[in-house]
Amino acid sequence: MKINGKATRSIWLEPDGWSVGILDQTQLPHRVGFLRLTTCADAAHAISSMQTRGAPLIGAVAAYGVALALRDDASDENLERAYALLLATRPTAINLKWALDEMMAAVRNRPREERVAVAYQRAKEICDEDVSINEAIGRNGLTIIEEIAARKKPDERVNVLTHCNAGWLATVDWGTATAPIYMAHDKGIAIHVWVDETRPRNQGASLTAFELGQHGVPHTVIPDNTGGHLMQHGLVDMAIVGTDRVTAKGDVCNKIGTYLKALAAKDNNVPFYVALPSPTIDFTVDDGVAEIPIEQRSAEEVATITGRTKDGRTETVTIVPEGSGVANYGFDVTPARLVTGLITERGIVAPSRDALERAFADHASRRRSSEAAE
Ligand SMILES: CSC[C@@H](O)[C@@H](O)C(=O)COP(=O)(O)O
Repeated sequence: MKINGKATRSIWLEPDGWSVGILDQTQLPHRVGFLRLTTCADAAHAISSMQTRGAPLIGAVAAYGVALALRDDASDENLERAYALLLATRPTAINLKWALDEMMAAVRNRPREERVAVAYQRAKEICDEDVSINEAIGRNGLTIIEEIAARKKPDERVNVLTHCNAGWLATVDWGTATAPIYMAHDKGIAIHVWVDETRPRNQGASLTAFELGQHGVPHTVIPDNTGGHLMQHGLVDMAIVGTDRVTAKGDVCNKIGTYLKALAAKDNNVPFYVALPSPTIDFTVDDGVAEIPIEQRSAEEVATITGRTKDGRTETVTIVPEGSGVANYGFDVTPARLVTGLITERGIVAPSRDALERAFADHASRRRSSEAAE
């Protein structure tokens, strides 16, 4: 998608042909900053510090992290070390493990002298596949928006609520939840997005609002606790969120607060859709609430807030009394029963074991047999 009118992906190979460029998302929306990753440790740090983030994108960065590690040392020992270092960066999004397993499968049985080239090739494919998957998600999700638009009066717009950032900044391009929105907007459908600010890190307010604004999509940032009120007043036609992991029976893990929006949507008969690429499905996990590891991040993210001062400086201030306890759960799980449909690259899939198995039988058997081999 575009930044200041220039087509940009969230990750790229630098002109030197080996180092990896990413946007420094901790500087958005006030500054468009770039980072050059030259080692596996750089990639791991970028993921754990959330300079780069979003389930598909951390998988892509980790894939290049393996390539960078092998460039330094293509031994089995270093490959294992890189895998372990990158896997430990963040626990919840399964795309990270998926991408690392893909890299392992690609290079493990290759001679050392071939490993670097093979790793760069597979990392590039993972990025390109992400883009084409998201385009397909966009096309499939667009049909839902078109159906809603067809029921609207000529002066009415389609109101979509989203949480966190499942936009192009969270993927290589297009985004998952945002792909149908961008396509609807590009087609001339009057669409407006309610953007949950998404405390504590404000991915909605700082990233989703930024990218929608850059693409000219009308949007309004709302405090996280506003969605229920909007739904009660008929101001939300549908919700679309992304996800970090979908279980075999269709439970959806996503940014903390997603569950509350799904509950409010159910109570108000607002369709609640989840957009995801197939690498986000974890067929080895069944009950999302019981089984998905939920990342807990630092208290500081909750106790402070960072923003731009009137004179253009970035400043972080404390908003919690000294001595108060703080909890920072990064994600929650929305049970399948609250989800209207899963927007995937293979169509709209019901959030159920049968439907997921039918749509992704190839993935299901592959994931289970690789898990059994471990
Ligand atoms: C297409 S991105 C899907 C999810 O990764 C996204 O909704 C989300 O929760 C991101 O969380 P983050 O903690 O910013 O990495």
